[in-house]
Amino acid sequence: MASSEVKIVKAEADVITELCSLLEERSKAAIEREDVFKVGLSGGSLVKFLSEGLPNIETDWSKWRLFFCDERVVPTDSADSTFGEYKNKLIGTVPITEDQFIKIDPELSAEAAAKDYIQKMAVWFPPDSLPRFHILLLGMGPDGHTCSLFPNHRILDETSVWVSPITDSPKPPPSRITLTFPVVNNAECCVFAVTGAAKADMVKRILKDKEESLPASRVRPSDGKLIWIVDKAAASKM
Ligand SMILES: O=C1O[C@H](COP(=O)(O)O)[C@@H](O)[C@H](O)[C@H]1O
Repeated sequence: MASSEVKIVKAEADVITELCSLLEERSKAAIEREDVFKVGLSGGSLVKFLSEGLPNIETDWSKWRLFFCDERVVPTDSADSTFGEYKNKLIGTVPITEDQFIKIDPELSAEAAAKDYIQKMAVWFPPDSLPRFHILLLGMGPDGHTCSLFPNHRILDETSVWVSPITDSPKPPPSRITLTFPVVNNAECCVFAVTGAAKADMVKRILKDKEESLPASRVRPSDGKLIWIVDKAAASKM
């Protein structure tokens, strides 16, 4: 792994500020270099963090392309749809349009949606190599899952595909697609944004006790940067 950093800040608002200033910095660098900024989004608390923080940054929004680290295979108008949440909460607060999101087809089965998403991703990355995102924005559940990579699930060891279906997610809804570890760990930067006392045990197990088998511990970019931004409540058992 190239380098890693843990930032412990006071409160959720500071996590949002840190996360969004990192996005400002990384988007400028990527756009200058490649004229595009390829971001992987997560759902859950990340939707709130980004919807609150991104309106405060300066960037060339037209160059952003927004992919999904994972997505629930449900209709877009369902409260469980991660894209649906970004559509309701982010579009309109910053000048990005729906066609800048690379979305799953929720009409398909999880298996077909994963295959279809691989094809949609492939358009944006050079051929014959693993996709290399500029940044992946990651959340972590209290059980240590990230993306839709859950503890002890067989897809943790999936290396043959960029995107895997999962139809037995222990967290509802059961039907999802997720990036697999080879793609996650090929990113230029992976950043976790984690808040709240409910995650304190897991933050300790990963960052202090250095338990290696948990999904979030297995995020180790091979040639990139790993950043954890954690508020005091989540870091309270460190
Ligand atoms: O189900 C999911 O959970 C994780 C963690 O969510 P959080 O609300 O605890 O931050 C999220 O990162 C993932 O994208 C989502 O599908």
